[in-house]
Amino acid sequence: MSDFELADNHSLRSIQHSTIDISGLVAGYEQRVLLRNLFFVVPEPAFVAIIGHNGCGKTTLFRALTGRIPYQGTIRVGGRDLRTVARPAAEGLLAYLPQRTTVGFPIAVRELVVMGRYRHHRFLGGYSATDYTLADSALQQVGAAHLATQDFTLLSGGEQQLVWLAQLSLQEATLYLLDEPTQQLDVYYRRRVFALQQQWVAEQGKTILCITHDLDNLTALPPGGHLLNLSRPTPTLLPLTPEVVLAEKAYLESEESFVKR
Ligand SMILES: Nc1ncnc2c1ncn2[C@@H]1O[C@H](COP(=O)(O)OP(=O)(O)OP(=O)(O)O)[C@@H](O)[C@H]1O
Repeated sequence: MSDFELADNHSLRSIQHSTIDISGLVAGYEQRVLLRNLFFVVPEPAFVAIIGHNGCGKTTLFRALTGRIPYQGTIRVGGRDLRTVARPAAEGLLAYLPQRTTVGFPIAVRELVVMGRYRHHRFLGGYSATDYTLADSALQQVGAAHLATQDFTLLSGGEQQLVWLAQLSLQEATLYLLDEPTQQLDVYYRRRVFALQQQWVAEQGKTILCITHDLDNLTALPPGGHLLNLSRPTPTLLPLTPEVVLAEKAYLESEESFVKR
């Protein structure tokens, strides 16, 4: 069976291909290359923490993955070359939680969360009772069930972040991109959101790339994940163990790493 035939068959594709395969990726902005020949493969569903100094190119990597900036090299998600996919989110390849997202009109939290089911939404039809049950359960999972009927625009930054996470969890995608998901959260919710991501990987087979500066919480995660430090001259995928996190933290704190930027 050819790759093309596999690409047309979702179930075969998810069994046979790496979740993400990046090869020779070069990306950045005019006059400034931030990602220089990046290679990494995540063969099976996993949690990948992406770390590095401010401005080293972490969000830029997500911009390349979501087709927002041009790049050289190849990015495959679920075996499909992203250049050949016009709408990766609509086709269930990517789900993306940016660093900042605003909503300019009043909307009940539950109505915003249920939109995570948009790929199952019937044209001109409303969301079903099942969709709303899933939305309620997603809110419950992130610890935000009590916010369901409130106006999203009146919530605190941290509460809004929990709501976005609930919405994201309803999107059935091959790859999830989370840009600093714990940024505005208190210590309790930060730990909880990392635990939740581990649960998504272990129980739902999601693959997550998570940009974070929250290295303390990374040391407490169970084995099986990966770490990518984009401040290294040649970033490679490392096993996410407490020892590796501490070594990479020491590197990021060093003058040596700073002058190499
Ligand atoms: N549109 C743009 N044009 C030119 N330079 C840009 C553009 N967007 C971002 N940059 C620059 O690229 C660099 C990398 O930005 P990026 O957002 O990828 O950093 P980051 O690693 O995610 O940082 P942080 O941890 O602070 O979020 C920054 O110095 C930024 O100023």
